[in-house]
Amino acid sequence: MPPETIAGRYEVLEQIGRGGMGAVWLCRDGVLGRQVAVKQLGGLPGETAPNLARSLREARASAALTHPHVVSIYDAVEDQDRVWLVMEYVPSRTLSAVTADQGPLTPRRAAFIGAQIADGLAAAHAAGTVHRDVKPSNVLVGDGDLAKIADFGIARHVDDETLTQTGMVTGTPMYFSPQLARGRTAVPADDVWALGATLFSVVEGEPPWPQLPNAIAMLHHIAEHPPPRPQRAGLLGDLVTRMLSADPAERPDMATVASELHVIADAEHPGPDEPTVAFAANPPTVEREARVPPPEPTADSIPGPTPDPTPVATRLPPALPVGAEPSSAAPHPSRRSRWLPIAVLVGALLLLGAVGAALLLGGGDDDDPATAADDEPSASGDPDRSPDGEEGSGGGDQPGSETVPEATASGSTSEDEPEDEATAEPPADAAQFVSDYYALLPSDTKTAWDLLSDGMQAEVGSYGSYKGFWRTIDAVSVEDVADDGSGTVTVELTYTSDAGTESETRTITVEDTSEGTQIVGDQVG
Ligand SMILES: Nc1ncnc2c1ncn2[C@@H]1O[C@H](COP(=O)(O)OP(=O)(O)OP(=O)(O)O)[C@@H](O)[C@H]1O
Repeated sequence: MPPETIAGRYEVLEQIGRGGMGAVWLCRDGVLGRQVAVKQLGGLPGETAPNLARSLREARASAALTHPHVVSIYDAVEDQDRVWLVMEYVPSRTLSAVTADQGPLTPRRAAFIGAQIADGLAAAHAAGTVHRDVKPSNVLVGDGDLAKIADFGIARHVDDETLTQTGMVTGTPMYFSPQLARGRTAVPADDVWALGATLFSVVEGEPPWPQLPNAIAMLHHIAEHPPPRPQRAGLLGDLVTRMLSADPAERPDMATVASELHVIADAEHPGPDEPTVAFAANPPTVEREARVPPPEPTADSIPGPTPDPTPVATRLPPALPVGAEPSSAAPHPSRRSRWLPIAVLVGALLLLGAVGAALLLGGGDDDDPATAADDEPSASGDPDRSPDGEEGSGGGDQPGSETVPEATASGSTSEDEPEDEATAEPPADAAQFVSDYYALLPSDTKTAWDLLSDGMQAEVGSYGSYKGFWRTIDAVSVEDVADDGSGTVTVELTYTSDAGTESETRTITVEDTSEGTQIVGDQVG
């Protein structure tokens, strides 16, 4: 039991919780007259001087941070041979408690919470501090999903050699990166991994790894096994996968993570003019105001089957309108490097009214062995195949410049594209072809993929991406389709997904090429 008053100043009101190092108490600061959370450190059976010293370092490292999404440390006092850490009191539940109670979070809600935590961690990294124990139980979630990262208990300053020399194994193995699991010194990329694993856990409903009986087995498992690809992460999936890259150099830095998470979260709640709010209790000096959260989801809205309120527009990677972002359609050295600009573009494309990508990027991962090799259809497709299995027929004029395939117009360097253009003719019934194409989707992505020209396939990036995108769609229906006679088809589509239904108009260019009838261009509107 704690004393009635700690260090003659903090009147103990009640126990808030208990963690690995001791209990946390709600106290009243008799001097400043505010509520504080006081965490008991030390005094546990087997407590040693290094632990106590570590506690003090926790206070020092954490106190250096003042950020709206980092729990502020006010003081570290000694009383009764123990160290008491005096913190900002955050009326909250931990993220692990939230998911235990409500089930997995929707990707958007996870992004909203994760973006705040990433903001706080990015500030910590900029100040030279690595948290090293990011996990759902260290994320405090208050009203309106306003979140703060707590417990810099094992944070260390990157220059703090004394801590490095202790060789103490601290932290929670479940969220350790492979490098930490192998005993390497903690770096900011380890926090990126841990936040990625945290996001994985909250959207999937379980952590990436099975809980193994002891820490050593857990560390060994993490060091040896790549994490599975998240299945329920939606638009969050690619970012989480990059955060969980085995090579720390391939992980985005925390500031990038934060900005991508904000894009995903804010897509539902855009608006630079939105008002800001602060935490109700003892808001610290803010460097960046907490953003207005999305409406508190009801209990019904939390589990997966319930529609995510995120509109399809925010979940489906839109097609890039010609000229909207020339660089994004240029040849890509690697798939990973493309994702950041694409994610950042989502918000801008929303403003353009782009809704879903019938053909372009999706949540799949061509690096994912599950989507490679045996799944990969032929790169160029069956030259004789059309959606209904019939050979395409030709006839008519070359398409005009307004129907130049997007890939070509925006700089695709696909070697096969010129050949397509040289032999291209508008098909007899382009409208029927487009209808038949969408009739294949989302179930038969292999056949549909083969109906895209090489240039279009290059635009998409990989069959894995294409398939990944269509995996997020339950149904697509063609409401209206019109053919201008020269291979340009305007089609009105309605997508159904977890997010509900969303409609858009696309202009699709179809040609009879040497490869057969193919879709060679696609744009929204
Ligand atoms: N500043 C705070 N304001 C409000 N509640 C808090 C605060 N800090 C911690 N808590 C509550 O106290 C509980 C215990 O926190 P603590 O940090 O000791 O545990 P933990 O992070 O679960 O464990 P570990 O010490 O192993 O990391 C938390 O689960 C949380 O509910």
